[in-house]
Amino acid sequence: MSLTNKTPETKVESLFDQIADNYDGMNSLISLGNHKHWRKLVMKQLNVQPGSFAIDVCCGTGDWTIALARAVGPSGQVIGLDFSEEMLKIAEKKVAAAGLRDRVTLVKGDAMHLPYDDNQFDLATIGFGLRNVPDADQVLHEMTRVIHDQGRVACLETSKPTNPIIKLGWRAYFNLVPIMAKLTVNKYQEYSYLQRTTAEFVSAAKLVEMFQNAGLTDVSYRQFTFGAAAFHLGTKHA
Ligand SMILES: C[S@@+](CC[C@H](N)C(=O)[O-])C[C@H]1O[C@@H](n2cnc3c(N)ncnc32)[C@H](O)[C@@H]1O
Repeated sequence: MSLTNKTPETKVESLFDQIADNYDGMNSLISLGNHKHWRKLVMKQLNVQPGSFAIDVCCGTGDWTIALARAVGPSGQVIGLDFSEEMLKIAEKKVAAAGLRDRVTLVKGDAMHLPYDDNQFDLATIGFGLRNVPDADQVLHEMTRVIHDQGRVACLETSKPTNPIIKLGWRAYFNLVPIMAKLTVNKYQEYSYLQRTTAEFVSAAKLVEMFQNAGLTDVSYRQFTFGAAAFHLGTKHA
């Protein structure tokens, strides 16, 4: 069975347009600064080679796109794709401030239908995006389609702690997220949505199956901060 986010795509797009200005700050607040640490660990594990061609799907304000651009070096290229113009505008500013315009192309597009031919990229990444798309299986198939043989698909996403006590604390904390958003940036509804998609997203074990169903092999994952987030990695063997 396919994992679907029942909120219409146009609603998700306008929601991200509305929160774009506060997104980076809220990310740090909600994850208690942990997302920066997770991103560093992920990049270390990925060991991206200079000269690589990568696509960062659902790139948002560009944190992963920028980290990839640094890793691929001047001989590489990174595409950052997202459907929210406001998120892309912030990404554009951050890419320029980092001096990486020469190796980053930001594209407005739909993760469900990547506008690229088969077998193009060395690496396709998606960070905190998979739980927001209408069909996560389709997006994983699309990411697998556009990487070449031996290419890799990587996903960093919120996950579910398995320890029952940690799970209780995690749920209680996540219930506070919309309230924190109301108090800090006056965006209760938007962060209720993000809290709900986090709670509804699949377990790390189920996401392994979804990677395999998309045609990826050697699928592995590691969890961060007692299972609050998980990093999945798979390889395409054509
Ligand atoms: C939670 S943000 C993650 C942003 C960024 N990857 C990060 O790591 O911070 C999710 C992003 O996915 C984008 N998104 C959601 N559904 C999409 C779709 N179907 N096609 C393209 N982008 C989508 C949203 O616009 C938003 O920028």
